[in-house]
Amino acid sequence: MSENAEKKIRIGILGASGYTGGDLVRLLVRHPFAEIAFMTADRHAGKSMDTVFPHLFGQELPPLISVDEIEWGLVDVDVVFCCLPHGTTQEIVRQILTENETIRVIDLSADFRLDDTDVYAEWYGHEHYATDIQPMAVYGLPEYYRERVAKSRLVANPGCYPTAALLGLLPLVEQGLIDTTDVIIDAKSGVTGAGRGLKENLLFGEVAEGIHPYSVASHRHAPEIEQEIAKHAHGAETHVNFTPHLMPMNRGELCTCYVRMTGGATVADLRRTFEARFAGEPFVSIVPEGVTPATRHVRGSNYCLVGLYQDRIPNRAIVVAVIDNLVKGSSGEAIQNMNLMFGLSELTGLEQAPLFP
Ligand SMILES: NC(=O)C1=CN([C@@H]2O[C@H](COP(=O)(O)OP(=O)(O)OC[C@H]3O[C@@H](n4cnc5c(N)ncnc54)[C@H](OP(=O)(O)O)[C@@H]3O)[C@@H](O)[C@H]2O)C=CC1
Ligand SMILES: CC(=O)N[C@@H](CCC(=O)OP(=O)(O)O)C(=O)O
Repeated sequence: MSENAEKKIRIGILGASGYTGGDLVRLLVRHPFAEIAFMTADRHAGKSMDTVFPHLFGQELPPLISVDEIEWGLVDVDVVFCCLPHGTTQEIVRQILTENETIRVIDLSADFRLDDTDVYAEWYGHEHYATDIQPMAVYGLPEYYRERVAKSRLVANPGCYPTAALLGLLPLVEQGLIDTTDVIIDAKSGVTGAGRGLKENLLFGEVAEGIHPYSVASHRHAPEIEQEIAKHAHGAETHVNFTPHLMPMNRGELCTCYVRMTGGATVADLRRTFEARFAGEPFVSIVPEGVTPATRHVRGSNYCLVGLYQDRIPNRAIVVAVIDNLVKGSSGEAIQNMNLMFGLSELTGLEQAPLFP
């Protein structure tokens, strides 16, 4: 452990009253080197955290304040987690990074994930409000960018679907084992993926006992996944077909990826590649042959499980990756990034086993 680990990391959380903010607090109160200095909310500003999230009873936590109360030049924190809706984060992050020379930011929203701000504008329906800051951002998928994350002042935490899909695909892409123009990602998420704000299509009566696809052929995680695949595809053309589905469950995310193997590769080659690539990874595991990963196998944990199968169609394979959207898909991955940025073991505060069944 480095010398940085000897003192507590002082933390601010923007958007602590949302689902990712709530899970971040749940995990940070057990993190041995974390100290939460302030937390913000919008509608819930002025309340105590155990009013908004009763499961956090008995914790010594600061009250929820409005982000407008914070003077960024004066505030004494080492890192700020931004758990705000996308589109609301860019200007706040610019303010933090320009008014304060030392604070580092981990943004859980999508605001800094796309390197090309024109692509951002195209998919998010408004201009990028901090194009000058964008080049500072490092895409926070620790398994691929840990050295850059460690040095960064601005980490763009990946989307939940991209985390699962990329961990299931990138080892194969970087070894040239699959055709990057022929990738189908059939994705499924629990409803917490959509945030805690009240939305008509998330009412119990409209989600329970059924499933439906949404944002068909138009979900904004498609360009995020393509951006990252392209970075590892050695110049090969890259297209993914990505269709998300809303599942009648609280947490969890499952990506079933259909791929075409190239150059005579077999599923045994794919398995060896995964095993070698993820051998030292604390949070990614390949399930044994014959086992299928399920969202229940990672619930509440920072783990990603990957399963690999030969399709009955020759040269085609199926890769299944599961995560908990609120942990490895957002708050846990954000803490993994914080650990890297402050010289701690990536596992610190994240070793809890999945809750099963
Ligand atoms: N949920 C998930 O699985 C994942 C979410 N993300 C991303 O993380 C971010 C947070 O998501 P999530 O926690 O689910 O969202 P929620 O809707 O649950 O929470 C949003 C938070 O932001 C606050 N807020 C809302 N609008 C404003 C505003 N205009 N100014 C200041 N504060 C505001 C809310 O306060 P209040 O409650 O008081 O209204 C709340 O604390 C989003 O960008 C999301 O896309 C990323 C990966 C996974
Ligand atoms: C079930 C559900 O609605 N999930 C969200 C994804 C959550 C997420 O990662 O979104 P960001 O990229 O905005 O951070 C969605 O599809 O919009």
